Amino acid sequence: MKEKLVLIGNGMAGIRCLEEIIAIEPERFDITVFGDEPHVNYNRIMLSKVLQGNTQMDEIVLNRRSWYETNGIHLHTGDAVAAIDSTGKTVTSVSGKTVPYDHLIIATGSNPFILPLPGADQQGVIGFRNIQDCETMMTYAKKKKRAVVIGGGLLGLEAARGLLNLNMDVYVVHVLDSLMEAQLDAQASAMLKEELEAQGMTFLMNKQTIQLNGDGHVTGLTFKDGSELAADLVVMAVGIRPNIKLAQEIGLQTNRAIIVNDYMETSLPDIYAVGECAEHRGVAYGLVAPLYEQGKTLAKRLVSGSRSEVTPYTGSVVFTQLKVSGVDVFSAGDFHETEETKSIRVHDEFDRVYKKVVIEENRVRGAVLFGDTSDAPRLLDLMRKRTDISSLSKVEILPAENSTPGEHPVVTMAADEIVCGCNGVTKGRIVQAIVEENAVTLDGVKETTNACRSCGGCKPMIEALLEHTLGEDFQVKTADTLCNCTDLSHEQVATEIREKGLQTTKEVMNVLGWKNEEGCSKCRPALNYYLGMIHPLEHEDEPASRFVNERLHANINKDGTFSVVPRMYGGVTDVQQLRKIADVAEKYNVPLLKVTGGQRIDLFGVKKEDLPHVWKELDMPSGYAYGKTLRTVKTCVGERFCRFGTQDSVGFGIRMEKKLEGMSSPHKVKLGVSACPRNCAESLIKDVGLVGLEGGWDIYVGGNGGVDLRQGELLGRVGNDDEAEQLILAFLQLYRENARYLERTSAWIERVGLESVKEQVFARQPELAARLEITLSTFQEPWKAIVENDEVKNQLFQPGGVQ
Ligand SMILES: Cc1cc2nc3c(=O)[nH]c(=O)nc-3n(C[C@H](O)[C@H](O)[C@H](O)COP(=O)(O)OP(=O)(O)OC[C@H]3O[C@@H](n4cnc5c(N)ncnc54)[C@H](O)[C@@H]3O)c2cc1C
Ligand SMILES: NC(=O)c1ccc[n+]([C@@H]2O[C@H](COP(=O)([O-])OP(=O)(O)OC[C@H]3O[C@@H](n4cnc5c(N)ncnc54)[C@H](O)[C@@H]3O)[C@@H](O)[C@H]2O)c1
Ligand code: SF4
Ligand code: FES
Repeated sequence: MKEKLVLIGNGMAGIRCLEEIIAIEPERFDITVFGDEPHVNYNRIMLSKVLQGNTQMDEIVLNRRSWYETNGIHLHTGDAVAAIDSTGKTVTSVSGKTVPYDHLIIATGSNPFILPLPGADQQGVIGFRNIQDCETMMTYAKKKKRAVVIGGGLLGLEAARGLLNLNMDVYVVHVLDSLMEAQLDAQASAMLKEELEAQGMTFLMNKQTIQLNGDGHVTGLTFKDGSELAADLVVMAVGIRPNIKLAQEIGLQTNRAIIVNDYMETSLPDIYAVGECAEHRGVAYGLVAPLYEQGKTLAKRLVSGSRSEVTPYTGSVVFTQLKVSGVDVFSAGDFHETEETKSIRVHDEFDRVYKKVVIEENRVRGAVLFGDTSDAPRLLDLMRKRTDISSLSKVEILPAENSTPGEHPVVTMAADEIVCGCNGVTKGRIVQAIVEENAVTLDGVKETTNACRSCGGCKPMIEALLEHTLGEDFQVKTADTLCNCTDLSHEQVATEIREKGLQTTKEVMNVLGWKNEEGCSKCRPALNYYLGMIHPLEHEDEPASRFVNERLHANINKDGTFSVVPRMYGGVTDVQQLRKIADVAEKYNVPLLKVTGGQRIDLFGVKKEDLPHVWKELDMPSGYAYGKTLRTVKTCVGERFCRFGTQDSVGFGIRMEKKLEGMSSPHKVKLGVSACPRNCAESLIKDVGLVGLEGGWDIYVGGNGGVDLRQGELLGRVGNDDEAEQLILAFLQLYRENARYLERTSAWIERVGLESVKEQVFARQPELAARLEITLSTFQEPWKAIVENDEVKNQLFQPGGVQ
């Protein structure tokens, strides 16, 4: 009979340890896992990214239920272990299950530390540790305005960035005068603060909270200096406390956490601890890299049955990277300077780059990098190997050695250098997986080597290695998978739809073997788009596969009301339209009428049930301000009234808007038409931007004025409006056929390069334009159809109706 192994804690460290055990000897143990949370094992680290809106909740699952089943693991989720009987060798759960063990692993992680202040037990005061906390913040952001994060450490700043992305006003209260003081020196910390202030955070430094005000729900904070701050939500990110209650109850030796030796053995036989709840040589780690190293040692210890064959775990060099987009921060080891240390510093005030390497007895002891973290893997390698650097010239230590311009520094790294710090995966292992084990996509590398399965910070390096190793094959092969329901990439799915003549999302999922037969929020809209793009005449749009804004043909506002943006071709209106808008706004008590950046009038705050009436009475076409389609064509005044104008920008803008109206596309598309290089219509930050010249137009593509600001690049120069239209149609069709769903023109061109786009647009102009004409011929104004259809009206627009 198999020995019984019980794991308490279905989290990152415990499950990684099981993965290591299974990799060595899959059949060795009869395994049972208890998890307090109702979920399978997920990537806790990525909750920051989920909150920031860069990742979906269903993308952060690390082990699906099928993994537990395949490996014969008895999984009990949502059922915490309440007691351990170390004499009888059993554990008993809250729901009353008693399970015997031969070996017991405690991997209960930590709890967020909630400051024991008066008022801290009110609603609206939370930590940030699990899916539930993340969802709570997202819910608050929909109805509340001001968030206060207490704690300017890694977690607090990542939470603050997420709350900003959710459109809250964010205040960070920090007890010291320097952010992330455990990871950064004063200079880097000041630069970080400046950068985050520029992103929109407000900092209250040197502030000690003494009370949380409110009457059951938090309303604000009072500080020791007597000042106060209002708050709708308070997130405490002031550190963690290892979860050691069970261990203490059975008398295990504990300090801050459960004391373990170099084999992760606790003070009682057959009981082991791993992860944040374990304390090794006086250190309880709070980052995954050391926890995974511990998991590896424990796996070997358990499988081998004794210590003799196991290399002991002796501790880890820790490093951190802040996961806030637009800020590159890295810190490793001990960066404090003493009489025994000397430092190398680089501070480039122009590019806002700061680097400091602290050296002791010819060995790198710690490093802080801000603004450029490309040296991080090399510095970490020097630290991990304790390399004697006396033979290196000091200037060589900071800039990446031997790298040629345009080439990623990972290319020149040695094979034994670590690329993925979280998972301890070397460059050599990744290259081996790519070359010998057919791991030719990012997901493939993840699955084969574990690299990039945690914070994702090594993703650019792995992509660079894929590109370097695969050469010309890279483009096709490294395309990311569409979503977790399939192993196929966007490109592969589109090809299969074409080649197999697939017609509906259900059919695609069946024929291409979707893992989740219902699909997910990522693949359903993508498939609906690809099907419509490939079969423009045959495909019946599937509203259920669309995002709510697109289903309701209106933008949902923060407070649950909607905004209505009628189309005004080229930004031109007239007295009749203005009068109608004014009447409707008055009749339906529209609280805010606003001229948009795209030169339209937006009626904000319309109730869902009023939408059909508002649209009927406006009797204007939808401006599609919610859709993955043509949004606006912004025009300048042009030659008719402006003395600099060389072209009829208004006329051509209106012509293009009427032509492209309703065009489905991978993402929103905006045009700008300026009649001279003064560019009053901001043509260079549009997906397609025209700039008038004497006798023609310059056409720019791939501009973006949003978060990822990008200037458009010149696609070509044309002599008249007809030529301009043809070139634009060809460009947009190439984009529609080749970009991945939800990829803006800017990101697409950045990925494939302007030269390849130009080459294809000019070589295939007539056929591309003709295909787009077919798609455009199918357009139907959506609101007309809705207003005339009582069934749709009732189904979608009743108060609280189906969304
Ligand atoms: C938002 C966020 C971002 C982070 N970012 C990073 C990062 O970028 N890099 C990095 O290295 N680290 C990061 N971390 C830290 C990292 O997630 C943790 O170090 C890691 O998850 C710890 O793993 P663990 O298994 O020890 O604990 P956990 O992953 O917390 O797992 C412990 C599990 O045990 C369960 N449990 C507790 N008691 C019981 C019981 N009695 N019975 C059953 N189950 C129980 C808990 O519910 C939990 O699910 C981040 C953490 C957070 C919250
Ligand atoms: N990118 C990453 O690596 C990452 C991201 C998030 C979380 N984590 C991990 O999660 C854990 C929790 O993170 P954390 O940031 O909460 O812990 P932390 O201990 O790293 O930081 C807590 C911060 O709160 C401050 N603080 C303490 N008391 C305060 C008070 N009363 N008022 C205001 N500020 C106060 C501290 O000075 C410190 O800067 C850590 O182990 C961390 O390493 C890591
Ligand atoms: S872009 Fe040139 S033509 Fe158009 S309004 Fe501005 S100055 Fe006048
Ligand atoms: S460095 Fe964190 S996942 Fe690779």
